Amino acid sequence: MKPVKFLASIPQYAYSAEAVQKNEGKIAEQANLNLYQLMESAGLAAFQLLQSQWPNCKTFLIVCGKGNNGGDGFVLARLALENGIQVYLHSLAAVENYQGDAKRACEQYLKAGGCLHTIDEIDFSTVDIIVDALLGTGLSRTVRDNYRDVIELLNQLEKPILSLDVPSGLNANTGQVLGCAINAEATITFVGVKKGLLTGVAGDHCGELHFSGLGIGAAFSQQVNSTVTINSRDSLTALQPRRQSAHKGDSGFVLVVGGNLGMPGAVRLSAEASLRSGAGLVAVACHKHNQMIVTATRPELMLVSIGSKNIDNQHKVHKTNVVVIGPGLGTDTWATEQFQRVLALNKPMVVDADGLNLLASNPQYRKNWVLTPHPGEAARLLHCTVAEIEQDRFESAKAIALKYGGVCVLKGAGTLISDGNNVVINITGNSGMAVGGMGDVLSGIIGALILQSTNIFLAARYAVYLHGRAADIAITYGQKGLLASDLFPYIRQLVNE
Ligand SMILES: NC(=O)C1=CN([C@@H]2O[C@H](COP(=O)(O)OP(=O)(O)OC[C@H]3O[C@@H](n4cnc5c(N)ncnc54)[C@H](O)[C@@H]3O)[C@@H](O)[C@H]2O)[C@H](O)CC1
Ligand SMILES: [K+]
Repeated sequence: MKPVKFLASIPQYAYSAEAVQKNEGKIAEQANLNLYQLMESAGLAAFQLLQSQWPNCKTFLIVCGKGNNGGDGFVLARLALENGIQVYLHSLAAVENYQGDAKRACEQYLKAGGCLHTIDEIDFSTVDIIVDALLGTGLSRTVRDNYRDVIELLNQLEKPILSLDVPSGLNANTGQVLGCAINAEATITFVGVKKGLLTGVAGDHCGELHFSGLGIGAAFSQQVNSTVTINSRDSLTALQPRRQSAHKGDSGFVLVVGGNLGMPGAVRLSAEASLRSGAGLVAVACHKHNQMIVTATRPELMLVSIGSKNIDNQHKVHKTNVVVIGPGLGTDTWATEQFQRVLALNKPMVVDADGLNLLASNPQYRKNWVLTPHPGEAARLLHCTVAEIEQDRFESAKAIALKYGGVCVLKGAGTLISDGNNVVINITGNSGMAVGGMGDVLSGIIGALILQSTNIFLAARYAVYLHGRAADIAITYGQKGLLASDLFPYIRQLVNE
């Protein structure tokens, strides 16, 4: 699943389709614009994008649905005709069935000399680019029949597709595919970025995401509240700097608990990630058979045993500021014992991997923890299926935070960070991260950033941003073969920015 990549600047908020549809008219009116003028601006913005990104395309195939998304398509078609472009226009509605703004756009296109084409009249070999103006925010049910046939036809033509507002067939609120959806090379969305375009499988359908406010974007984002924020470097407050006079204890102490028998690697990765992210001291509590492996490969790590009677050991555990539990923890008796002991410490925590599986079978509610499930672990936490989690990732992330407290980081393309009310969408990262150890590294980064942030929600947001950004820098030579530990040098670079 490709995460979505913006080409231009990243807007601060994302919106539901309803919020855009409900408010765009009112905001337009304040600017002395009506909805038809917005539609004209949408068609123009899309045409200008085509001219800038695909300047050599001389034959467009524009496919229009029966609503205002189709109306955007008719405006674009007219502008293309007026600029000497060869236009095929296939409409899924008869001209007489168009209404309102879409009807007007259709009439303007026909008046400019345009005509409608049946599928058989189109010479696909001459088509340079396809414009998907079938369905936008009005999608309300599974795509069937002629819409499905056309979407499947367009997808198999092996031609670049530009989707207007939303790749047709994609639910603009959840990013889920309703039956089938266009696989676009790029999508240009209007007025407000729809939140469903930024998470889950949406990235596979949107391609590169462009945004045009149609001249009312700034007013829209100022006046229309959203509880969905798009994570970006400038939307993050700075991490607390390390004081010049600091000594190792000042920069915070992270304890990473995991590394059960036969699983030394995960806890090792998590612990080093904490060091690389600015923790002053990091200790590991792992199975005794793994202690040598962990410290031999990273001597800067300390070893502790939770529950040991040794005074020095107890002192170290007591001094811990944040605990990360889960990497390579397992779910056997030893693991359960470590989990119970960590809960008893009552410190800010990051619960990952098997820590989440133990939590799912022994639910607790805390305010001072960050849970970091992937969709499978999220399904166990909510006792549902993965499909149900992915059905609406926003609601799933909120539900976990509401049920267990604290912050939920729901991983996947377009990782979501929620405190039960607000949701932050992360858009850094790439599919090269779908390899073992990446989650362990993230858990360690979060642990270290909790030490450097004013609250755990900010720490989680920043850590997810930084983790993905480090991976984006690390794939200079391509996504294949990316290792979790490849991120370390870039984590260090970014955490000092
Ligand atoms: N003038 C404006 O309001 C502007 C709107 N913009 C564009 O308009 C669309 C939203 O238009 P709307 O008419 O509400 O719906 P759609 O065109 O997205 O859908 C058309 C129509 O299709 C029917 N429908 C729903 N689901 C299905 C389905 N699965 N299969 C077949 N048909 C379906 C339903 O009746 C819909 O009404 C927005 O996305 C923008 O592209 C402009 O951008 C700004 C001005
Ligand atoms: K569309």
